[in-house]
Amino acid sequence: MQHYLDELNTPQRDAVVNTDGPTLVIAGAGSGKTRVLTYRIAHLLEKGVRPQQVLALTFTNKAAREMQHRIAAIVGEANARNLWMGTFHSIFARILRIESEKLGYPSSFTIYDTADSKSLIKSILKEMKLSDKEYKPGDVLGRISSAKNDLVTPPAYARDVARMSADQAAKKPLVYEIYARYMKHCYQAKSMDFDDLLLNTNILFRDFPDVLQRYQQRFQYILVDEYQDTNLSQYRIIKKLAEGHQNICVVGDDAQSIYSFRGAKIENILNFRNDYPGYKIFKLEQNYRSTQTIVNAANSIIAKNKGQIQKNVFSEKESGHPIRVMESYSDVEEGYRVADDIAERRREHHYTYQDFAILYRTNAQSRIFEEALRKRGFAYKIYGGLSFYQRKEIKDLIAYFRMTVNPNDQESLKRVINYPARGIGSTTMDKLEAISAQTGYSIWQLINGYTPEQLGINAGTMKKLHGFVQLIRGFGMKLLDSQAADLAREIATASGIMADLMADKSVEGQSRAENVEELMNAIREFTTNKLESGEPARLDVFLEDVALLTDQDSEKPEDNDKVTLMTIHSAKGLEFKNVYIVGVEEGLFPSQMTIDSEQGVEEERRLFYVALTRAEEYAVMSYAKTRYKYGELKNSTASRFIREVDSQYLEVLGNSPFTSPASRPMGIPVRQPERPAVPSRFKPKASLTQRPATPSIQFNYQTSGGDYQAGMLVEHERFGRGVIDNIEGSFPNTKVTVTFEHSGTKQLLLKFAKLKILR
Ligand SMILES: Nc1ncnc2c1ncn2[C@@H]1O[C@H](COP(=O)(O)OP(=O)(O)OP(=O)(O)O)[C@@H](O)[C@H]1O
Ligand SMILES: [Mg+2]
Repeated sequence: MQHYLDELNTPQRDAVVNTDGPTLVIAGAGSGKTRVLTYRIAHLLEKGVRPQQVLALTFTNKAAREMQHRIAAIVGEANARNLWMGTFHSIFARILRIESEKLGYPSSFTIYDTADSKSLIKSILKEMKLSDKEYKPGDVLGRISSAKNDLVTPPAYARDVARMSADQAAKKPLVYEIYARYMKHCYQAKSMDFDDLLLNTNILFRDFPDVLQRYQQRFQYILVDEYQDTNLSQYRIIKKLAEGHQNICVVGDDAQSIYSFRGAKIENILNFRNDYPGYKIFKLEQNYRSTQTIVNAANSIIAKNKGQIQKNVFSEKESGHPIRVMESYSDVEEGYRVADDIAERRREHHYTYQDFAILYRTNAQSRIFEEALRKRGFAYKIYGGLSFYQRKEIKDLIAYFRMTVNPNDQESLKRVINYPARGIGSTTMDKLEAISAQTGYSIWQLINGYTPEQLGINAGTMKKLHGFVQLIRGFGMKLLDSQAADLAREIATASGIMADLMADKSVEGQSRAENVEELMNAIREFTTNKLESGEPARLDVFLEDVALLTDQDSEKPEDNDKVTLMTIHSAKGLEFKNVYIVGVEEGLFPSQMTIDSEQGVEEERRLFYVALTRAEEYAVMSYAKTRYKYGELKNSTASRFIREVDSQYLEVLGNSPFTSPASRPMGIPVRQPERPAVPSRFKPKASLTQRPATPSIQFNYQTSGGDYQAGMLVEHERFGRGVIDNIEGSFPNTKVTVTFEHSGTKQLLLKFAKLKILR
């Protein structure tokens, strides 16, 4: 086997082997920053650092999983397993669950998602008799979130002149009061929102120096990917943890800083040198991802930004296909043309679906592409937007799960106390909510600890409330001893949700029931996975995974060979052979809201740079001349960003049947398409080469371990084919280590793994 250090170029290797002291790796897209981070961790482990001592923070859970696979392939599964690796939110949620009591929380606290937060803000508005027209919940939540990410607590908010006058100017002088109540309600409900996970970690480390010290000592090495997009809250946590040993390595690219609207501070990366005067810096210049054309084109546009660190980026790959500029008559046509182009590239270059990504500025743009891909029968997956876990029926069932874990979770209680209907009306709930707000007790505590007279509720209603309490208690008692899949199924049935969905025979009703079945499948899958790897398979562990999903995390592991549809923001760090950047129009990209400020446009330009640098071989910039916006058909024009790319790298297609060459943007010569133009919607459906189906053979599963031997080729239901590296332990606890072709090395419990012996 090739030594892992040989898979790096010289500057990359330097950045990997110099493991101690503050380290900054700053480099352009595709130059191997993430690879350096990954190999550096592997190198630390090879040098004898224990995995528990390494803290690695990534932008998504998926990125963490991929790193883990790679590291496991180098140092072995067992060694890689106990790394503290994940997103800021998931790592610090884990620490908060351990330390929660210090902050007055139980370790079973709920993590609120955006919908929960908005619903809580709505009840606070009601409580304060404010209108949600004036105080739009989304907007208020944005202000609260930004305060939290800047580490501004409610009392500090009231003293913060800039914030208060901004609220005043926006005619929202009471935001600080809503914020204070919001915090109080979350505390009562034993819940934290996403921003609280970071804010509370800061509070924990500030108020409990002994706790901080413990983690400072535990994490001897700290590594952060995508450092340019950290906010103040994240920055402070890292700074505190690294204070003693200063073994901190951050990698990033200031040209890819795209989250300022969420409080990210580009200064964090720029100030690294001041924070850690003894730092070492490594610059990586060779891009291994993209063709020369793509790298040069991306360089030519990002050079238009004034504020940036000078960097060289070059590629030694082939010069490659020019970047296509695709003009469509309408947004609908744009959808079909992109789908056609995908079909053509699949046919001519034998790409598979997963080699394609369609990237857009806003989630709303996805619908048109979905439709076009669906009509062609192309497999696709969408990230973000209204995801599976935001559907009503799924949220309802999850609310039961959440109450099972934490019955004080008020947003969940309000959601399902009368669903399915139990005769608990809104008058009762309003009453209980008001008392809860006054007394500081959660509704759950009120029902449990007070008489109907004290609450002003009649005996009949109280009985119904108690019925609900009994139901949830019954689930709660089973939590610790049941597997997630079994308990979830029981909850779906005993709560009455299943029956309610089955009773609805409409198409929508059917599809809701199917979604719930799909959730059950996901939980079954989770349970099997956990059992196989010998980890707890409880429902609360499943909930934690769901609560921490980011927009970029695929929800279903079997989502492999599909065209990816996502916003450019979520595409950060990823790569695809073919990339379509769509809706590249003035007012959409750059977005209308940013056009008036130079800073705003510079951030959009960085976003464009991120989009273009996702492509390995082929990139398309597409725009439509008309588009529906807010229900009205509007004319649109090509984005300035198309003009800003050095035209020598472009190929402008003139095959829209509806547009004349005279309307071509920026006078770039029009190349003729390779095939005669036919309006896409009139084309016959392409005959796609189907891959031959693998013949299905029946195998006997062996579980005793006796029939397996190291070196055997085996097949696993989900991980695919692999070779057995090692077998240890005796029946029934036999463990096998298998290196899979596409899923990395895994250690599995033989009795659950159901490995087919192929050879
Ligand atoms: N020395 C190398 N040899 C071969 N391939 C490499 C090398 N370094 C990086 N790569 C490959 O180049 C691609 C880009 O690397 P990576 O994702 O680590 O870059 P990055 O700097 O993190 O990019 P981004 O800025 O987009 O996050 C990956 O496919 C990676 O495997
Ligand atoms: Mg990266």
